[in-house]
Amino acid sequence: MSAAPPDNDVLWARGIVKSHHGSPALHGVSLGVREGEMLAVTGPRGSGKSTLLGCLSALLPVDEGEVWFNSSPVHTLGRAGREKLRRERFGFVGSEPHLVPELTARENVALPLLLAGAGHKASYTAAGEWLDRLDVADCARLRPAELVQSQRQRIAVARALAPMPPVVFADEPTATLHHDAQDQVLRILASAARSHQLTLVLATHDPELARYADRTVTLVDGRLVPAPSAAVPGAVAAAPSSTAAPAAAPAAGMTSR
Ligand SMILES: Nc1ncnc2c1ncn2[C@@H]1O[C@H](COP(=O)(O)OP(=O)(O)OP(=O)(O)O)[C@@H](O)[C@H]1O
Repeated sequence: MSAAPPDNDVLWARGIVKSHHGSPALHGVSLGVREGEMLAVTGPRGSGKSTLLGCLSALLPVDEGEVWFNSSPVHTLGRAGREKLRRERFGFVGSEPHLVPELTARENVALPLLLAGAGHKASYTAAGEWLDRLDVADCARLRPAELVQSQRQRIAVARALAPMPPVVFADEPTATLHHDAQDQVLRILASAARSHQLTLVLATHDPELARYADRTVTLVDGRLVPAPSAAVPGAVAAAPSSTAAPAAAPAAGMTSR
């Protein structure tokens, strides 16, 4: 019935429909995300960004449509399959850091590595390196309550990136930070993802923050809409050649490229 997703799309979705308790949130969203790409999903509050990230990241089952990860279907997985996929292949950064309060920053970052079966020394070494990359190495021995919010959020970013998941989903990762810290955290998140060839899907209601992405798609009322004709000023990275075309409004059943 459906065509297979393109080989070079790490994530691919077609015609996602999703409601929350009968209230529609997505009305047939189709898009693809290339390996190593940083895609920003923008749109006003309530437009469906979190729901779309939830469907792409296997947190939420879709009501209709298809989601594929690395050419394997996600939409046919049951709860246990989706949880395993999330645990083993995806990283997450939300607007709140949700660190374990009893653990130090370094222990928080090492935790997912230890849970995945990595050795103690390797986990702590990697955690220290990620704290360094995120510019919070001096917080390594401190607990979350001893840190300010932007430090905690950078530690949450380090924790998400340390296991080097193929795809990282970041849902309003800077929402609780002041303007300067927002910029700094997103810049670090983007450059760390780029330098490690991680695919990053970022939801933000702030088009200014989307400038860090290679490509932006915009949701309005649960539908993707055409990209504005003018380029976002201050773009810091060119789109990869394969995704250089601006995101167009997908017709039903078409990808957004
Ligand atoms: N758990 C839920 N129960 C009921 N309705 C929900 C739920 N989650 C989201 N919605 C509704 O679905 C629609 C899309 O919400 P969603 O959170 O995906 O949008 P968003 O663009 O991420 O918004 P925000 O920026 O405010 O987080 C909204 O109308 C929202 O009220």
